[in-house]
Amino acid sequence: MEEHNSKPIVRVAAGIIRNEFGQIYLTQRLEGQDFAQSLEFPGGKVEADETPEEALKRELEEEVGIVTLSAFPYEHFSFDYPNKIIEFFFYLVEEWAGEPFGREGQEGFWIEQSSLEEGQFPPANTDLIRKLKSDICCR
Ligand SMILES: Nc1nc2c([nH]c(=O)n2[C@H]2C[C@H](O)[C@@H](COP(=O)(O)OP(=O)(O)OP(=O)(O)O)O2)c(=O)[nH]1
Ligand SMILES: [Mg+2]
Repeated sequence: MEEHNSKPIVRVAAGIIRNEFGQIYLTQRLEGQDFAQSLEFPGGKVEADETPEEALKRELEEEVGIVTLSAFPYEHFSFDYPNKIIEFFFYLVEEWAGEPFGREGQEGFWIEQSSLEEGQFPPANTDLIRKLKSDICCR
């Protein structure tokens, strides 16, 4: 694993799954995970042998049971948490097969893009949520 000032650097790929009504599918992190109860964009760690896009597709199938049909890079940034640095790859996913659900027992919700609240997400998501709220997407 890559390190920076002795902190591990973790790569995470996650999907902004958006339907034709401008709603985004979010899940709630489970008890026992870091940031338990926070909302999150479904996704997870990029394995050593994967590209971020491959990880996205694998994670969306594992966590919310959908097959990703298109994914566009939306934001790429690093966030410095006390115990690790996370390099995030967020993708906009507007075409998929199946109906997303909390396949690992987590709650899932469709939330209007304009009603997202930064405070419900882990700290790394703040700027991303602001950008999404200010983006005109759906009429
Ligand atoms: N999926 C996701 N993770 C986020 C977001 N914001 C944020 O800070 N994170 C953090 C939480 C975790 O520390 C890390 C994601 O790792 P994860 O726990 O989902 O990893 P994973 O699905 O591969 O799970 P595991 O196999 O390690 O249990 O990124 C987000 O919007 N989506
Ligand atoms: Mg995950």
